[in-house]
Order: sequence, then structure tokens, then C-alpha cells
Amino acid sequence: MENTVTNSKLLLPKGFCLLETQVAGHTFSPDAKALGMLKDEMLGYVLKPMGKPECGARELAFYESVKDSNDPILHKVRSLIPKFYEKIKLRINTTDHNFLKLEDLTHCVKKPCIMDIKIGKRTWDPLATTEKREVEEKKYFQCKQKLGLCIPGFQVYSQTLSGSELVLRYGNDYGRKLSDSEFCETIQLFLQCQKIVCWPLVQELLTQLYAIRDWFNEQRLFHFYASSLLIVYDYETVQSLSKKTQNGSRNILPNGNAQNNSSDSKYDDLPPNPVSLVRHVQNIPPYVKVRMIDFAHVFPAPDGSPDTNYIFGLQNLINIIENILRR
Ligand SMILES: Nc1ncnc2c1ncn2[C@@H]1O[C@H](COP(=O)(O)OP(=O)(O)OP(=O)(O)O)[C@@H](O)[C@H]1O
Ligand SMILES: O=P(O)(O)O[C@@H]1[C@H](O)[C@H](O)[C@@H](OP(=O)(O)O)[C@H](OP(=O)(O)O)[C@H]1O
Repeated sequence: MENTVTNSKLLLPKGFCLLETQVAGHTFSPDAKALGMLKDEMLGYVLKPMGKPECGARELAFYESVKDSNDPILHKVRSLIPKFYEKIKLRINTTDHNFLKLEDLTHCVKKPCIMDIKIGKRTWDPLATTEKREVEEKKYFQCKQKLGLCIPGFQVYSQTLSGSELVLRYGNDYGRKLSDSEFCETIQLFLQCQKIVCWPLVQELLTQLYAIRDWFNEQRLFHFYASSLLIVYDYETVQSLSKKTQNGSRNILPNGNAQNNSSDSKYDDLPPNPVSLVRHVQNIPPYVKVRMIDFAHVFPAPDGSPDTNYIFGLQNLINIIENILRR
């Protein structure tokens, strides 16, 4: 395959570039000894390197088990994860490497705000060495131990006082220092909720998180360690929605069009979700996506037990976001 030079040392196959919206995870070293995420420049998919052999094999096995299954639980999870196409080989510099070809969750998002939130107090898997376990337990200590959540990275659009736009990017150095209260403040910063709340954004986000919680409350197949939720929304749409819903008012749209189908929502004291009505009336394409990603440490559930480690973190995330609406 013809190659193109993207920087002094990295040779990528034609048509591929680095995923510039990658906010966390493994990245390329200049000599390509370490690999990161790539993107197809045209077609709307990303390529994730299969990395350490056991991690790559587990992630591939998870996606393959879900892909064509008729099992109702596996069928349901398909809408909660990126679409998986295939495993492919790409030549980076002079060596072939295996990648997973996945749906690009940021495709066609004009101004993508992206947050990677790792779920669970325990981020080491049953095969982890004592050393790996110790490293994992020390990292993101405060918010991970209290909330079962941590933020390895995010990017968010913002406006300066003079009205110009900028993109703020935060890596794992930022996330590792967060206390539980700083974690909540960071979620507010990411959701543009420091002054006023963009209700349609927050409600849509909750609706998608409820769907993931419903699946976890039902499924007894897997335990997910060190897996993340990737939240993506379009700043441009959120800006225009915020203007339309004037100061974040929750009453601008009629109630009674709720799409909140969750069985055990703690959200009953809040108005129903009007976002599908917003979409219907104003023809807004989906502008918020929450998907589970990173399945390098997915293991069979021992004795068909629920994944309480994941559910604990997810429920805390839901609580934190519901509290934004209760302010
Ligand atoms: N399907 C996707 N669409 C768009 N961006 C993605 C997708 N999957 C991953 N990313 C981006 O790549 C980053 C890393 O993804 P992922 O967590 O799967 O990689 P990783 O190298 O296994 O991470 P870790 O070091 O936490 O194990 C995410 O934070 C996100 O920015
Ligand atoms: O979240 P952070 O702070 O970025 O830390 C990374 C994260 O825990 C990854 O899950 C892990 O990769 P694995 O999933 O492959 O264990 C990686 O280990 P590594 O540096 O040994 O690759 C860590 O550096």
C-alpha cells in the first residue's frame, strides 16, 4: 500500500491520519514503537491498535461475540457500543500491526466535546499481577475510591470573556489529581453547566446513561474492568439549544413527551425529558452520544453475578448528573 509521511518518523497508510480527537488512552510514540488511535479521513471510522496481545485478543473477542449474536442481551448491547466492522492489518513504518475498525463516535460532529470516564473502583482484572494491581489502586485515588469513577481525559469547547472560542484539553495528569468534589465540578465544566444548565443536553445524556444502567442491571455475562464511557456532544448544537431554551429554562418545551423509559429512575421529581420533541420540531440530528468503549479487560462474570463494580460507578455518575438538574 502507498504510504504518506505524516511527521518526520511516522509513516501511515494513505487515507489514514492520527485521531486528533483522541482524549485518552495509548498514543503513538514518534518511532511508532507505541501505537495510538487512527482515523480514516473520509469514511467515518477509527482504528484502535490491538496493543498488548492479551488485551487486543479480549477486546476482539468481546466485539465478535456481540456482532452477530441472537442472544437478546448481546443484541441489546450493540446500541450501547461503537459499531465493530472487522480486524484489519495496517503497515505503520515498516511493520504490520493489527487494528480494530470501529465506528467513529465523533464523525460529523462539528465541534466535538469529548470525555472519557473510566468506570469502577477496581480497574485491574482477575489476571493482573500484584504490581499492576498496586499501580492501578494508587492512580486517580480520591475520586476512583469514593465514586468508582475517574477521568483519563477530555476536551471541551469554551468561550472567553471577549466571546472568542477555544478548545480546552485535559489529560490524565489533570484527572489523577481530582477529589470527588472536583470530579463533580469537572463534569459541570464539561457540560457547560457552571452558570446555567442546558436541559436538553443533560436530559439526553441521562436518558442514554439509564439505557446503559438498564443493560447492566439485566446482564450477567460479563464483568468490565478499566472500561470507559465515552461522552460526545456537539458544542455548536448545544449553543443554539441553550439560546432557544432561554437561560436553560426547563419549561420552554411542553412536558408530557418523555422518553425516559428507565424502570427504576430516581429522576421522578424532575420534569420529563423533552429532547426527542426538540429533535422532532427542529430537526436536530443526534448531537449527544454516550457509548461504552475499551473492552481490553472484559471477563466472563463469575457464577453469573452482576457487575456491581461497574454499576456502583455508573450509578454515581448518574447521581452527579441528576444533581445538576436539581440545583
Ligand atoms: N469509537 C470511537 N470513536 C471515537 N473516538 C474513540 C473511539 N474509541 C476510542 N476513541 C478515542 O480514543 C481514546 C482511547 O480509547 P480506548 O480507551 O479504547 O483506548 P486504550 O488505549 O485502550 O485506553 P486505556 O489506556 O485507557 O486502556 C478515547 O478516550 C477516545 O478519545
Ligand atoms: O488511565 P491512565 O492513567 O492513562 O493509565 C493507563 C490505563 O490504566 C490503561 O488501562 C492501561 O493500559 P492496559 O489497559 O493495557 O493495562 C495503561 O497501562 P500501560 O501504561 O501499562 O499500557 C495505563 O497507563
